[in-house]
Amino acid sequence: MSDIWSVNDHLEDILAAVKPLEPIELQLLDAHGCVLAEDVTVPLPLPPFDNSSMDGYAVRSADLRGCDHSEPARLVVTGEVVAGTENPPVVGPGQSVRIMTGGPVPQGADAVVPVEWTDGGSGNGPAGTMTPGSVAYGQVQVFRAPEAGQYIRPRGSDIAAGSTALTAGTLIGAPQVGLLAGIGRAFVRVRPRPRVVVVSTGSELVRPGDELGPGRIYDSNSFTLSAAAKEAGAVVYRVSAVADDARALRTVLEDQLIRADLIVTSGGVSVGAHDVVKEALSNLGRTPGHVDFRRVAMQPGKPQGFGVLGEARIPLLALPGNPVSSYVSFEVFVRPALRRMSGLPNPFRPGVRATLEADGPRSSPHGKRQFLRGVHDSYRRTVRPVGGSGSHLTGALAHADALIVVPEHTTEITPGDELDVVLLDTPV
Ligand SMILES: Nc1nc2c(c(=O)[nH]1)N[C@H]1C(S)=C(S)[C@@H](COP(=O)(O)OP(=O)(O)OC[C@H]3O[C@@H](n4cnc5c(N)ncnc54)[C@H](O)[C@@H]3O)O[C@H]1N2
Ligand code: MOO
Repeated sequence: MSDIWSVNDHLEDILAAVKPLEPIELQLLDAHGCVLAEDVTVPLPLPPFDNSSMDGYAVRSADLRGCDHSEPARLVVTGEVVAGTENPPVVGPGQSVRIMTGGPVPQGADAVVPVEWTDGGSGNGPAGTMTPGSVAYGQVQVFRAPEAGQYIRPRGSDIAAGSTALTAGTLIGAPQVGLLAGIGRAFVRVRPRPRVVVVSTGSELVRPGDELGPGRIYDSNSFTLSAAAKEAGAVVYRVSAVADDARALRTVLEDQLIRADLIVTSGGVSVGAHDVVKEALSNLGRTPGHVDFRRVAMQPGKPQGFGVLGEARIPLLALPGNPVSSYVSFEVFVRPALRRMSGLPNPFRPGVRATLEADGPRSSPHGKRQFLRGVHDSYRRTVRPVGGSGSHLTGALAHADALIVVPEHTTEITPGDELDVVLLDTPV
């Protein structure tokens, strides 16, 4: 093995090798969760025409100046406009047109009075609502005068035609999908979700649901890593656990290259006699590529492999088998790589500072960056470790929502210390 690598150097090495995926054109809902690969220009103003923000009457504000409850104004109602009306009637002096929210403001009108300011055409006092199915002709009494322009949403007041609605690099969430739909886009150019193949290795591994023989354990890592990759926005292919047989593993990996933008393996990277990933990938034989095995100055997650495989030079990250180590390694190295491939300008999770709450001091290995599992309190800005530092402690990991980062030079942390904290996904 080569010398020890710092977390930052190993991460930089990975990020330098992975590139944003080539953009493709996707249907709007398929693009949800992807990163835009074009600046989107607005082809038409939004809203496309002046329209009413209230159910009421389109009026000429000059006709209503000074009216109130004691001296209501009376207007002739000449028709009705609803959302979708193509040719609204013109509003002349002394006239009004009944209008629904979203209806195009008729020519001649410069304001809308909400129905609550009128008698709704009933001839009685103020109306709480329009009478469903009532006709829109006759007279309406208005008890309150609107300002010119009141309750009208002017054409282009949301977005002007020709402006940039969204820029390349924007992650498309629900509001962005809505905006794109609102300006009439059925397809958009985005970076596709990276396709990740997840392979766990170890002859001891049994698929959950099957019977557990002596000395065997259930394969949890391929499930954790698949779920984490999905949460990172990837399309995931989980492969059944591969036994400790280097030739078989190489065959599986070669077969998987066709559908992978990135491969993640778990286990078999340490210094044992059956460390199959290291054995299979340290010497690739006739398979094109190169994978480097390193010790990284972190805890957990010390043994790591990284390289490229196949003609297409598909990046491969070989993570350690201890369950917490493989998850932490995913968070620290794989997630940023996937986010970079997705085209996000910043592939990292937001970090926060938090005050350590703990029963007493805790030691941290000298020269290694330690990632403790913790529960973060965003209101009090504190973080409390859950469980110990052992990399087999999956019970505690499942109760954590944060990683507490203890710097390389720190050998002890005490309650009250300010530390960097990485906030993890909280499933909904
Ligand atoms: N002599 C040394 N031994 C070890 C060292 C070392 O420096 N010198 N490093 C230790 C560290 S740190 C780690 S991390 C592990 C990494 O080992 P491997 O990547 O080779 O992982 P395995 O040996 O295959 O498995 C380790 C452990 O995790 C369990 N495991 C593996 N895969 C899964 C899975 N898919 N689901 C659930 N659990 C899994 C496996 O049964 C082992 O218990 O090496 C240390 N040893
Ligand atoms: O690095 Mo190992 O990942 O400490 O358990």
